[in-house]
Amino acid sequence: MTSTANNHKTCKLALVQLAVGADKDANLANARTHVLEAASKGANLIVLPECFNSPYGTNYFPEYAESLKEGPSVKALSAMAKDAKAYLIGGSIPERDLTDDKVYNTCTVYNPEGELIATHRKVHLFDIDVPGKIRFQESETLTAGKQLTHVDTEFGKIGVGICYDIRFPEPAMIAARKGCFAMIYPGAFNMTTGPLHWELLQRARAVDNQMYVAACSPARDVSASYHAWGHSTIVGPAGDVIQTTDEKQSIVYADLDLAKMNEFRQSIPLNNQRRFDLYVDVSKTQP
Ligand SMILES: NC(=O)CC(=O)C(=O)O
Repeated sequence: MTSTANNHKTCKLALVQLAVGADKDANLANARTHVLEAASKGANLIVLPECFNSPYGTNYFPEYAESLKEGPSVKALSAMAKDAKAYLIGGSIPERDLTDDKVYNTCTVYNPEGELIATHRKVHLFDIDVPGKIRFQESETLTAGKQLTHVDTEFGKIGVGICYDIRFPEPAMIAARKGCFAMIYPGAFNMTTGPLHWELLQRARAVDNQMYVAACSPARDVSASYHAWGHSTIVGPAGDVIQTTDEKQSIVYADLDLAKMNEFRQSIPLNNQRRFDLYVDVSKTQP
């Protein structure tokens, strides 16, 4: 973390675009190596991809699902955050809730002491059917989460969504109105929707809300049943792509500067110009 002249904190964000395979222990070990590498480069907010500990597929979710209380992934992620001394948005994992035996696509978030500070269950399930291209029905094995997630950090508040959640403008809009400076989405778009919408949606959420938006994908594995698009990307409050990458395993870095964000918000002052007399203030919606 650095402090600028006018005392705003800048945080260094790292998106860890991991190669993910079938071996959960190997995936956790690979995540640890890369989280520590990002921390060694000064990152203090580190993000992992959607389904970073298992292959992405409806048949895999129940097979790999684990309890947040008893499974190995939360323990491993907590240790990574603590050893990295960084906030960790732990991608997502298939979670089995032992109270109702349902499976969720869940992101867990840790502070630099390794404490679990938030949990987000994907609220919009990825159910699509693009004829001749891709059919994917998360609802065959997953249950949707029931709440939006905003996390307090020493840099400010951050909104968290998972992948398909980015297609819905409301969660990002609510997060921005509730004071979040960034929306972070672990995600795994594919070879059909990736080139069409991955960057466009991030830029749309960013420019509408004048906030930072970042999405962290797994690396592409052409031997897997689902081919992730990759291209983990960080977008600025003006809707500009700050950093991105290709489809291979890599880490994407950018400084998120709240002073710059606020300057931009002042120069195009949408927040003072809203016409709540003509439309509903969605920030009144409960998260
Ligand atoms: N995988 C997802 O949840 C979403 C996706 O790939 C898309 O919206 O496209």
